Amino acid sequence: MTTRREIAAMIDHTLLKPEATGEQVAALIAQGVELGTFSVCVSPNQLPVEVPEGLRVATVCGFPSGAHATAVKAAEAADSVAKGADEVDMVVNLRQVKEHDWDAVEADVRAVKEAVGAALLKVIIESAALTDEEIVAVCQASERACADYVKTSTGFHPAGGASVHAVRLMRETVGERLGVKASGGIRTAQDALAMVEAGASRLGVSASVAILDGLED
Ligand SMILES: O=C[C@H](O)COP(=O)(O)O
Repeated sequence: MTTRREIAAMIDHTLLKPEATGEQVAALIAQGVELGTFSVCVSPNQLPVEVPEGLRVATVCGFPSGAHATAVKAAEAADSVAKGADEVDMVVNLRQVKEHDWDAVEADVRAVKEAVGAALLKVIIESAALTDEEIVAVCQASERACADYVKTSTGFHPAGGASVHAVRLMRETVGERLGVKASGGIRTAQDALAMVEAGASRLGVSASVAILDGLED
């Protein structure tokens, strides 16, 4: 039985709408504290943010397309860490993934890993746009590049967000060596529990209130 508190402690409470204001981010932080989420996840243009002790700050990089030059991603990630980000969620280069250029995928991730230093790096693979073989190979390339997590989705891709199938496959691929973050389209307690059951160790959600309202301690 997974409790409300346990799910809350797995949540990156997320606001990545480009039009989000500083006031909305401040409200997100207050809500994250109240709900007991692991972190808040905001766009790089919101950094730095003031958070109370215990609430971590996550941001995104090369978001949402991943189609940025590696040097641009690395510079963006380093800037975010300098502005207080504890965790960086980068989008993989989907051209390289679709061309099955796994050495290039690895190099892109490795450059950002080096840029974030001691901060934690999650690699968004946009699983809904990939075949199973591509999901496995991009997870393996991310592991070779020393990423800390693989993550399903940006939540902005027309192909869709997280699925139980993708999360299970990602967990099977990385074992317990890396974390698995499910994100994109997780709206209810049932959705969240299904992702955890499939192997997710972190949840990226904007619907944290609705999800946690559906759970009991
Ligand atoms: O990384 C997190 C996603 O952008 C959140 O997506 P969501 O709004 O579908 O929960």
